[in-house]
Amino acid sequence: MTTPLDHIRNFSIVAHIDHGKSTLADRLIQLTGALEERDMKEQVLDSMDIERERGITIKAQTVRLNYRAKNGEDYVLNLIDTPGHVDFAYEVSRSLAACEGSLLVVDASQGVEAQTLANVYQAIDNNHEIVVVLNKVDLPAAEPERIREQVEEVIGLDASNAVLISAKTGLGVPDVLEAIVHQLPPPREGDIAAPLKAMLVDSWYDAYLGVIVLVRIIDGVMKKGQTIRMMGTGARYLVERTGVFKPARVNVDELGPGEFGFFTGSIKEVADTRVGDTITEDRRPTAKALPGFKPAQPVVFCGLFPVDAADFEDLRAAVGKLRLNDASFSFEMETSAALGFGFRCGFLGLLHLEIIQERLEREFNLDLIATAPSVVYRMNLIDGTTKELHNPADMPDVVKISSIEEPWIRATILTPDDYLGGILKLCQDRRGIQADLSYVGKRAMLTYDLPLNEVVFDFYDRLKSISKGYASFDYHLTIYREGDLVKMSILVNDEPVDALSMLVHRSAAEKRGRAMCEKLKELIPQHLFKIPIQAAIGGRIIARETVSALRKDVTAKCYGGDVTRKRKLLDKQKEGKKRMRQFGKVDIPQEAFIQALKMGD
Ligand SMILES: Nc1nc2c(ncn2[C@@H]2O[C@H](COP(=O)(O)OP(=O)(O)OP(=O)(O)O)[C@@H](O)[C@H]2O)c(=O)[nH]1
Repeated sequence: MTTPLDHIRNFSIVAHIDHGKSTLADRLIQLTGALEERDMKEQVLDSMDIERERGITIKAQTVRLNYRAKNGEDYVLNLIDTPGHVDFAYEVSRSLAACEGSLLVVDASQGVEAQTLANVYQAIDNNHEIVVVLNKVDLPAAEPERIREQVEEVIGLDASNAVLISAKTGLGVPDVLEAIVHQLPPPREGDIAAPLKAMLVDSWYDAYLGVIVLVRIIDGVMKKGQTIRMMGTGARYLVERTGVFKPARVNVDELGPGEFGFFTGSIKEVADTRVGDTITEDRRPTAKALPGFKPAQPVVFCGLFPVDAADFEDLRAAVGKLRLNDASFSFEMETSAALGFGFRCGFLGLLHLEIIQERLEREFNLDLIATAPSVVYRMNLIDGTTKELHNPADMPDVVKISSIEEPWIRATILTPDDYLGGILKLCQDRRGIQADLSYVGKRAMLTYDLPLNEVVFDFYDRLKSISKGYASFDYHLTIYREGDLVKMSILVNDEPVDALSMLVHRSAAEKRGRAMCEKLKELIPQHLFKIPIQAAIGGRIIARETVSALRKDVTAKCYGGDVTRKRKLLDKQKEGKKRMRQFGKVDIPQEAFIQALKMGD
């Protein structure tokens, strides 16, 4: 039996990171009895270990809650979880497009932050009705009345009906359920007799069931035995199972209009399922597909190499496995003279990069070296063609290039006034162009246009340290602009080290080059000869350091007397050598690459 439309509410929770979205979701699940108390792990929606440890939500998920309202009616509430971090803005947008309302959670002790704004504007763009929820009222620092006014002033939402809660203690949470039923609209359309029309919201790989596809049904019914067609790709599949998440997976006979659920059907790869695609019945297709989504594009690339070259095949298997579940992560093989065989990988942003790297190291037990993150540049060549550049090592000969364009972002930063000076300087140093400065209470709200390549290094870390953690940050990509960019190479003993080359703005090249050389000087051990370390643009050297030659024989201090001691010392040196990369005549320890690549400025 499908649920009548007016007894369905589909909603998501939008919030700034740490304002309590997952905690509230847990409470809602608990209150509606979807989970037995003993099964209730903290933050059940964050299913992956890393998510739980870092306290961030990555994969959008959905949970069906059965709720008997105070009016005695039974409702089906579908909670669509959305990630809160900037890198996953795309997942937020597709989840929002599939539902009609949002709970806007704002921490009543902190107020509106950068991601509150970014996420709520997306919800408004999707025509959502919005219930304002002021959370953490149990905290002594909570000022719900002031924050209520702030929401009205800054966002322009009516917050007179705002629900005051503590997701932690449970205070006020039942009122949230009533607000969902009475303030959020049911699905706006849905004809059970019409041909099947469903939106593909998400998909992931499950070891037992294969690819699981999350759908929102618009019209018609989806059930086992149907042959469905993906309208974008044209692929056909037999539906083998339909079900819902409560949050445990439960099979149901059919999914009807307005409902969220999943289906499985011998789909081999997540890549075969395009998020935003329209699913219909092959025999009786719907006349018109839903407006499509644009697929998420990787914006940051870096090389990942195994520290031990023997682990390459393991790395290949691991990236392949991760890709099964994350279509926004891309990779292709790369060889580096310095680092050997590895993969050039594409990510949605820096956090995504960090998460993938950490999963490879932890879940697959791999030791990796990541090269400096790089954005996607556009090379306009003299012959009139344009090339995308994902790897500075592939840069065409400068005489063939007429211009280089780089991606820019629009950043919104909210910060207590005290740190404004430092943040303005940081943005200015990173070639930022100020677009706006206004105030939200005592906090400054800054809008800046910045080149993404200045942000991928350590902008976020620097922002957090300048503001002692108080500034919040959000961004979206805007346009490509021409920039005076040059490729900086690093030479060790006159040989270029490919893994250390990068594109930089001409004005910043010298400073970066000098810092890189100084760092490498500390990291490269002395040899029996002098080692020059240089940074160069084309043939021009812009910075130079020298590692002086080693004079003493390391075994000399053993006085030749104790042979075993001498042997031990030599063995130890051999052991250390294994973790070195030979580069020309120079051995560079792995650690030097890792440290040098970590360095932002
Ligand atoms: N005192 C208090 N702490 C709360 C309350 N709600 C959540 N917290 C705490 O705030 C922190 C962040 O809560 P989460 O629910 O993980 O926040 P989130 O918005 O889901 O964060 P992301 O999933 O990372 O976007 C946790 O340490 C919670 O225990 C509340 O009502 N009162």
